[in-house]
Amino acid sequence: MTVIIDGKKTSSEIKDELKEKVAKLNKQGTQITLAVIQVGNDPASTVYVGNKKKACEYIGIKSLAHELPENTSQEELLQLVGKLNQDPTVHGILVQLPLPKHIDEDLVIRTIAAEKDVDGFHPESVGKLSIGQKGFLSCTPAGIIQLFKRYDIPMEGKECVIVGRSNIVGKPMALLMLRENATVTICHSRTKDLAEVTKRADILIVAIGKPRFITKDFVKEGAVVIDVGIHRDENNKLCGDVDYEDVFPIASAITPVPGGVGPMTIAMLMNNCVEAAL
Ligand SMILES: Nc1nc2c(c(=O)[nH]1)N[C@@H](CN(C=O)c1ccc(C(=O)N[C@@H](CCC(=O)O)C(=O)O)cc1)CN2
Repeated sequence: MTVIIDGKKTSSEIKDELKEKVAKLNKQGTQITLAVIQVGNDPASTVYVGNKKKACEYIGIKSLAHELPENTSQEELLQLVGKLNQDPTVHGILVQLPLPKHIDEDLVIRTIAAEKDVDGFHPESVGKLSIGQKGFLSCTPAGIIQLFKRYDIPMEGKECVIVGRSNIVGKPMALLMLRENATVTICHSRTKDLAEVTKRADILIVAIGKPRFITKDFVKEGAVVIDVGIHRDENNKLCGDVDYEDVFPIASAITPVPGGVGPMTIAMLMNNCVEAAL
Protein backbone atom coordinates (compact mmCIF):
# COMPACT_ATOMS: atom_id res chain seq x y z
CA MET A 1 0.00 0.00 0.00
CA THR A 2 1.33 3.42 -0.94
CA VAL A 3 1.61 5.98 1.86
CA ILE A 4 0.51 9.49 0.94
CA ILE A 5 2.89 11.86 2.71
CA ASP A 6 0.59 14.62 3.90
CA GLY A 7 2.51 17.88 4.02
CA LYS A 8 -0.57 19.91 4.83
CA LYS A 9 -1.29 17.94 7.99
CA THR A 10 2.39 17.78 9.02
CA SER A 11 2.85 21.51 8.47
CA SER A 12 -0.22 22.20 10.65
CA GLU A 13 1.30 20.09 13.42
CA ILE A 14 4.59 22.00 13.18
CA LYS A 15 2.77 25.34 13.20
CA ASP A 16 0.86 24.30 16.34
CA GLU A 17 4.16 23.41 18.05
CA LEU A 18 5.64 26.75 17.02
CA LYS A 19 2.56 28.65 18.21
CA GLU A 20 3.19 27.32 21.73
CA LYS A 21 6.88 28.30 21.61
CA VAL A 22 6.01 31.78 20.35
CA ALA A 23 3.42 32.27 23.12
CA LYS A 24 6.17 31.55 25.68
CA LEU A 25 8.54 33.99 23.97
CA ASN A 26 5.76 36.61 23.92
CA LYS A 27 5.31 36.21 27.68
CA GLN A 28 9.04 36.85 28.04
CA GLY A 29 8.60 40.09 26.07
CA THR A 30 9.84 38.97 22.62
CA GLN A 31 7.62 39.85 19.66
CA ILE A 32 9.08 37.91 16.74
CA THR A 33 8.97 40.05 13.61
CA LEU A 34 9.42 39.02 9.99
CA ALA A 35 9.84 41.56 7.18
CA VAL A 36 8.39 40.22 3.91
CA ILE A 37 9.43 41.97 0.69
CA GLN A 38 7.65 41.36 -2.61
CA VAL A 39 8.68 43.22 -5.76
CA GLY A 40 6.05 43.26 -8.52
CA ASN A 41 2.77 41.36 -8.83
CA ASP A 42 3.66 37.83 -9.91
CA PRO A 43 0.38 36.03 -9.09
CA ALA A 44 2.02 32.88 -7.67
CA SER A 45 4.33 34.98 -5.47
CA THR A 46 1.29 36.92 -4.21
CA VAL A 47 -0.34 33.61 -3.15
CA TYR A 48 2.83 32.40 -1.39
CA VAL A 49 3.42 35.73 0.36
CA GLY A 50 -0.25 35.75 1.44
CA ASN A 51 0.12 32.23 2.87
CA LYS A 52 3.28 33.27 4.72
CA LYS A 53 1.46 36.24 6.26
CA LYS A 54 -1.42 33.97 7.34
CA ALA A 55 1.02 31.50 8.91
CA CYS A 56 2.70 34.37 10.81
CA GLU A 57 -0.67 35.56 12.09
CA TYR A 58 -1.64 32.05 13.23
CA ILE A 59 1.62 31.46 15.09
CA GLY A 60 1.86 34.92 16.65
CA ILE A 61 4.69 36.31 14.54
CA LYS A 62 4.36 39.93 13.42
CA SER A 63 4.78 40.30 9.66
CA LEU A 64 5.76 43.60 8.07
CA ALA A 65 4.70 43.69 4.44
CA HIS A 66 6.81 45.64 1.94
CA GLU A 67 4.99 45.51 -1.40
CA LEU A 68 7.15 47.25 -3.98
CA PRO A 69 6.26 48.03 -7.60
CA GLU A 70 7.77 46.00 -10.48
CA ASN A 71 9.93 48.98 -11.54
CA THR A 72 11.64 49.30 -8.14
CA SER A 73 15.35 49.79 -8.79
CA GLN A 74 17.98 47.42 -7.43
CA GLU A 75 19.40 50.31 -5.40
CA GLU A 76 16.02 51.03 -3.75
CA LEU A 77 15.61 47.37 -2.83
CA LEU A 78 19.15 47.15 -1.44
CA GLN A 79 18.50 50.28 0.63
CA LEU A 80 15.35 48.76 2.12
CA VAL A 81 17.20 45.53 2.96
CA GLY A 82 19.99 47.60 4.53
CA LYS A 83 17.47 49.51 6.67
CA LEU A 84 15.82 46.26 7.84
CA ASN A 85 19.26 44.78 8.60
CA GLN A 86 19.84 47.68 11.01
CA ASP A 87 16.39 47.51 12.63
CA PRO A 88 16.75 45.68 15.98
CA THR A 89 13.00 44.93 16.12
CA VAL A 90 13.19 42.84 12.91
CA HIS A 91 14.33 39.23 13.44
CA GLY A 92 13.93 37.86 9.92
CA ILE A 93 14.01 39.27 6.37
CA LEU A 94 12.46 37.49 3.42
CA VAL A 95 12.68 38.65 -0.19
CA GLN A 96 10.17 36.69 -2.26
CA LEU A 97 11.72 35.09 -5.38
CA PRO A 98 11.78 35.37 -8.31
CA LEU A 99 12.72 39.05 -8.50
CA PRO A 100 12.18 41.10 -11.68
CA LYS A 101 14.90 40.50 -14.28
CA HIS A 102 16.62 43.89 -13.79
CA ILE A 103 17.52 42.98 -10.19
CA ASP A 104 20.51 40.79 -9.31
CA GLU A 105 18.98 38.12 -7.02
CA ASP A 106 22.33 36.89 -5.70
CA LEU A 107 23.37 40.41 -4.72
CA VAL A 108 20.10 40.98 -2.87
CA ILE A 109 20.39 37.66 -1.03
CA ARG A 110 23.93 38.32 0.11
CA THR A 111 22.95 41.82 1.27
CA ILE A 112 20.54 40.37 3.84
CA ALA A 113 22.27 40.14 7.23
CA ALA A 114 23.19 36.46 7.70
CA GLU A 115 21.62 36.43 11.19
CA LYS A 116 18.25 37.49 9.65
CA ASP A 117 18.42 35.10 6.66
CA VAL A 118 15.30 33.07 7.52
CA ASP A 119 15.13 31.70 3.95
CA GLY A 120 18.55 30.08 4.44
CA PHE A 121 19.73 31.33 1.03
CA HIS A 122 22.68 33.52 2.18
CA PRO A 123 26.17 32.19 1.27
CA GLU A 124 26.98 32.05 4.99
CA SER A 125 23.94 29.83 5.70
CA VAL A 126 24.76 27.55 2.74
CA GLY A 127 28.44 27.46 3.75
CA LYS A 128 27.54 26.46 7.31
CA LEU A 129 25.31 23.67 6.02
CA SER A 130 28.08 22.39 3.76
CA ILE A 131 30.56 22.07 6.65
CA GLY A 132 28.03 20.73 9.16
CA GLN A 133 27.67 23.88 11.30
CA LYS A 134 24.37 25.07 12.74
CA GLY A 135 22.69 27.79 10.67
CA PHE A 136 19.47 28.61 8.84
CA LEU A 137 18.39 25.79 6.53
CA SER A 138 16.75 26.40 3.18
CA CYS A 139 13.04 25.89 3.91
CA THR A 140 11.95 23.43 1.20
CA PRO A 141 14.77 20.90 1.76
CA ALA A 142 14.43 21.27 5.54
CA GLY A 143 10.68 20.61 5.18
CA ILE A 144 11.36 17.44 3.20
CA ILE A 145 13.70 16.15 5.93
CA GLN A 146 10.94 16.83 8.49
CA LEU A 147 8.52 14.75 6.40
CA PHE A 148 10.96 11.81 6.43
CA LYS A 149 11.46 12.12 10.19
CA ARG A 150 7.80 12.51 11.06
CA TYR A 151 6.76 9.62 8.79
CA ASP A 152 9.61 7.45 10.17
CA ILE A 153 11.07 6.92 6.72
CA PRO A 154 14.73 5.91 7.07
CA MET A 155 17.34 7.85 5.10
CA GLU A 156 20.56 6.29 6.39
CA GLY A 157 22.30 4.12 3.80
CA LYS A 158 19.57 4.72 1.20
CA GLU A 159 20.28 5.58 -2.43
CA CYS A 160 18.88 9.10 -2.77
CA VAL A 161 18.65 10.60 -6.26
CA ILE A 162 17.84 14.31 -6.56
CA VAL A 163 16.70 15.60 -9.94
CA GLY A 164 17.52 19.33 -10.08
CA ARG A 165 20.55 21.32 -8.92
CA SER A 166 19.14 24.73 -7.94
CA ASN A 167 20.73 26.70 -5.12
CA ILE A 168 17.47 26.80 -3.16
CA VAL A 169 16.40 23.13 -3.46
CA GLY A 170 18.68 20.63 -5.24
CA LYS A 171 22.04 21.54 -3.73
CA PRO A 172 20.92 22.09 -0.09
CA MET A 173 18.76 18.96 -0.38
CA ALA A 174 21.85 16.95 -1.32
CA LEU A 175 23.77 18.34 1.67
CA LEU A 176 20.91 17.57 4.07
CA MET A 177 20.50 14.03 2.76
CA LEU A 178 24.26 13.55 3.11
CA ARG A 179 23.96 14.73 6.71
CA GLU A 180 21.36 11.98 7.21
CA ASN A 181 23.88 9.43 5.85
CA ALA A 182 22.10 8.75 2.57
CA THR A 183 24.17 8.02 -0.55
CA VAL A 184 23.40 11.01 -2.76
CA THR A 185 23.37 11.51 -6.54
CA ILE A 186 22.35 14.81 -8.17
CA CYS A 187 20.98 14.71 -11.73
CA HIS A 188 20.33 17.65 -14.03
CA SER A 189 19.52 18.63 -17.61
CA ARG A 190 22.84 17.24 -18.92
CA THR A 191 22.58 13.88 -17.12
CA LYS A 192 22.86 11.06 -19.63
CA ASP A 193 20.14 8.40 -19.44
CA LEU A 194 18.24 10.05 -16.58
CA ALA A 195 15.87 7.10 -16.12
CA GLU A 196 18.79 4.71 -15.66
CA VAL A 197 19.99 6.86 -12.72
CA THR A 198 16.59 7.62 -11.16
CA LYS A 199 15.63 3.93 -11.26
CA ARG A 200 18.44 3.22 -8.78
CA ALA A 201 16.80 5.49 -6.18
CA ASP A 202 15.30 4.26 -2.93
CA ILE A 203 14.46 7.94 -2.40
CA LEU A 204 13.71 10.07 -5.46
CA ILE A 205 13.42 13.84 -4.98
CA VAL A 206 12.29 15.76 -8.05
CA ALA A 207 12.74 19.52 -8.52
CA ILE A 208 13.16 20.10 -12.25
CA GLY A 209 10.28 22.43 -13.04
CA LYS A 210 8.70 20.26 -15.77
CA PRO A 211 5.04 19.32 -15.28
CA ARG A 212 4.40 15.56 -14.83
CA PHE A 213 7.86 14.77 -16.27
CA ILE A 214 8.61 11.82 -13.99
CA THR A 215 6.51 8.82 -14.99
CA LYS A 216 6.71 5.26 -13.67
CA ASP A 217 9.48 4.56 -16.21
CA PHE A 218 11.82 6.66 -14.03
CA VAL A 219 10.94 5.04 -10.70
CA LYS A 220 12.03 1.85 -8.96
CA GLU A 221 9.25 -0.28 -7.44
CA GLY A 222 8.94 0.64 -3.75
CA ALA A 223 10.77 4.00 -3.98
CA VAL A 224 9.82 6.99 -1.83
CA VAL A 225 8.98 9.82 -4.24
CA ILE A 226 9.10 13.48 -3.23
CA ASP A 227 7.71 16.05 -5.65
CA VAL A 228 8.95 19.64 -5.27
CA GLY A 229 7.42 20.96 -8.51
CA ILE A 230 4.29 23.06 -8.72
CA HIS A 231 2.58 23.98 -11.99
CA ARG A 232 -0.85 24.69 -13.44
CA ASP A 233 -1.72 22.29 -16.24
CA GLU A 234 -3.79 23.01 -19.37
CA ASN A 235 -6.98 22.67 -17.28
CA ASN A 236 -5.65 25.10 -14.65
CA LYS A 237 -5.23 22.20 -12.22
CA LEU A 238 -2.20 22.17 -9.88
CA CYS A 239 0.31 19.42 -10.61
CA GLY A 240 3.92 18.60 -9.81
CA ASP A 241 7.02 17.42 -11.65
CA VAL A 242 5.85 13.84 -11.03
CA ASP A 243 2.99 12.19 -12.89
CA TYR A 244 1.22 11.30 -9.63
CA GLU A 245 -1.43 8.94 -11.04
CA ASP A 246 1.19 7.00 -13.00
CA VAL A 247 3.80 6.74 -10.22
CA PHE A 248 1.48 6.23 -7.23
CA PRO A 249 0.90 2.46 -7.72
CA ILE A 250 4.62 1.61 -7.70
CA ALA A 251 5.85 4.03 -4.99
CA SER A 252 5.99 2.98 -1.33
CA ALA A 253 5.31 6.60 -0.33
CA ILE A 254 4.69 9.78 -2.31
CA THR A 255 3.97 13.49 -1.75
CA PRO A 256 0.93 14.93 -3.53
CA VAL A 257 0.74 18.33 -5.24
CA PRO A 258 -0.87 20.33 -3.78
CA GLY A 259 -0.60 19.39 -0.12
CA GLY A 260 2.89 17.86 -0.07
CA VAL A 261 6.14 19.76 0.02
CA GLY A 262 4.70 23.28 -0.53
CA PRO A 263 3.06 23.77 2.89
CA MET A 264 6.21 22.42 4.58
CA THR A 265 8.23 25.26 3.02
CA ILE A 266 6.12 27.75 4.93
CA ALA A 267 6.20 25.76 8.20
CA MET A 268 10.01 25.67 8.05
CA LEU A 269 10.14 29.39 7.33
CA MET A 270 8.15 29.92 10.54
CA ASN A 271 10.58 27.62 12.35
CA ASN A 272 13.53 29.70 11.09
CA CYS A 273 11.81 32.90 12.30
CA VAL A 274 11.53 31.43 15.79
CA GLU A 275 15.21 30.33 15.63
CA ALA A 276 16.16 33.87 14.55
CA ALA A 277 14.63 35.29 17.72
CA LEU A 278 16.28 32.87 20.18
N1 LIG B 1 12.01 33.88 -0.73
C1 LIG B 1 11.57 32.71 -1.23
N2 LIG B 1 11.08 32.64 -2.46
C2 LIG B 1 10.65 31.45 -2.95
C3 LIG B 1 10.66 30.28 -2.14
C4 LIG B 1 11.20 30.38 -0.84
O1 LIG B 1 11.29 29.38 -0.07
N3 LIG B 1 11.62 31.61 -0.41
N4 LIG B 1 10.10 29.10 -2.60
C5 LIG B 1 9.25 29.12 -3.77
C6 LIG B 1 7.81 29.51 -3.53
N5 LIG B 1 7.26 29.23 -2.18
C7 LIG B 1 7.64 29.99 -1.15
O2 LIG B 1 7.95 31.12 -1.23
C8 LIG B 1 6.17 28.32 -2.00
C9 LIG B 1 5.65 27.57 -3.02
C10 LIG B 1 4.51 26.76 -2.82
C11 LIG B 1 3.92 26.72 -1.58
C12 LIG B 1 2.67 25.94 -1.31
O3 LIG B 1 2.26 25.84 -0.19
N6 LIG B 1 2.03 25.41 -2.33
C13 LIG B 1 0.75 24.76 -2.15
C14 LIG B 1 -0.18 25.18 -3.28
C15 LIG B 1 -0.44 26.66 -3.24
C16 LIG B 1 -1.29 27.13 -4.42
O4 LIG B 1 -2.51 27.12 -4.30
O5 LIG B 1 -0.72 27.54 -5.45
C17 LIG B 1 0.94 23.24 -2.15
O6 LIG B 1 1.93 22.77 -2.74
O7 LIG B 1 0.11 22.58 -1.56
C18 LIG B 1 4.46 27.45 -0.56
C19 LIG B 1 5.56 28.24 -0.76
C20 LIG B 1 9.81 30.11 -4.79
N7 LIG B 1 10.12 31.38 -4.19
